[in-house]
Amino acid sequence: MQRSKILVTGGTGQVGFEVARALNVLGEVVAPTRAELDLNDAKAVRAFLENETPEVIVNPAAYTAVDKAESEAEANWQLNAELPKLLADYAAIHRIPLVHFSTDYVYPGDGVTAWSETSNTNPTNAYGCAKLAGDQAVMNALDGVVDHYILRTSWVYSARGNNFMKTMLRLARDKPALTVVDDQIGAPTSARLLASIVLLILLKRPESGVYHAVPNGSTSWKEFAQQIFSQALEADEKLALTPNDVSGITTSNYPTPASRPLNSRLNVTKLERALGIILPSWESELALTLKEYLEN
Ligand SMILES: NC(=O)C1=CN([C@@H]2O[C@H](COP(=O)(O)OP(=O)(O)OC[C@H]3O[C@@H](n4cnc5c(N)ncnc54)[C@H](OP(=O)(O)O)[C@@H]3O)[C@@H](O)[C@H]2O)C=CC1
Ligand SMILES: Cc1cn([C@H]2C[C@H](O)[C@@H](COP(=O)(O)OP(=O)(O)O[C@H]3O[C@@H](C)C(=O)[C@@H](O)[C@H]3O)O2)c(=O)[nH]c1=O
Ligand SMILES: [Mg+2]
Repeated sequence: MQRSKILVTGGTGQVGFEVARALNVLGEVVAPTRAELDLNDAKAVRAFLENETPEVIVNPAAYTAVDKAESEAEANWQLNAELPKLLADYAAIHRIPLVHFSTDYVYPGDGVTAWSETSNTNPTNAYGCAKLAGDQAVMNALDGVVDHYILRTSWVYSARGNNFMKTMLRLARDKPALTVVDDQIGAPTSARLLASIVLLILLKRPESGVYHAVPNGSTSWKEFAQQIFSQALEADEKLALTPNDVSGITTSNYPTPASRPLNSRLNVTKLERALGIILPSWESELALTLKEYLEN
């Protein structure tokens, strides 16, 4: 395979950082920072594309502040709905593949069975609504035209950026006890796993469409916090609490501007079959990311 020029948006984000470094084996990665390219500026994005002429686009950039998205309607819509449409339109004209990222928050969150890629969507918050519009724009522009992959993931964390793992460790350094929501169920997903998945997809080029991209297993935010603390303590981290000091609360007792789905379980059979792999457990991925974070 020839080396191609790959545009990675949001290269300073959790997923963008890992994707940019993983895709270096496939070609020249171009990953502009916010200072180099404001993704809110559609004209600037079009000019950048015409100038750089990428041969592959990967789009992990997004507006990910779920609560702020309720009031910051314009920025949420621009990044999560308009930008994917603009990139997909470019990909259609130039017949280049596009990998886009989406979220568990496009699903309504009721019931207890895992969502499949064909489940009905029905987002419960502004972030989820805009992300769904982005997914639909990508499908509308690229279905039957060129390879495109919409990776729906959940609860992303990494050694860098803002995420639940780092927040919990920060709180645990001086708080003797914590309360964490225990009625939202999903799969914590490491950014490094997503980077491996993107690499495999670009190499294997399975059928285009929506794929769930999360590790195996599921948990609550409370149990995720407890697992973070038990693994950190095992690695000799000094914490002011133990996993037993984390108590569960319901979502209704943790009021936030955006409503969040209770059931975020995503079935991963489609991705595993398409790539011929068995995805790792969320606990084993946490161990790898935690090690990287604690060593730095
Ligand atoms: N985080 C999560 O828990 C989940 C994320 N996802 C999806 O996965 C994908 C990756 O998420 P994640 O890596 O966590 O996101 P981050 O919030 O870590 O990164 C977002 C990236 O987008 C960039 N960006 C945002 N607005 C602009 C702008 N106006 N101009 C230029 N750059 C901009 C940010 O730049 P800067 O660093 O300058 O802010 C950053 O590089 C997204 O599509 C998200 O919707 C899905 C499920 C869960
Ligand atoms: C900090 C904290 C959070 N929580 C709860 C709030 C929330 O329900 C849950 C997770 O908090 P966060 O702020 O990380 O949640 P949030 O930023 O909404 O996470 C979501 O981000 C977007 C981008 C996605 O696409 C989703 O998959 C999901 O990862 O934990 C507690 O119960 N106690 C705490 O001390
Ligand atoms: Mg968040």
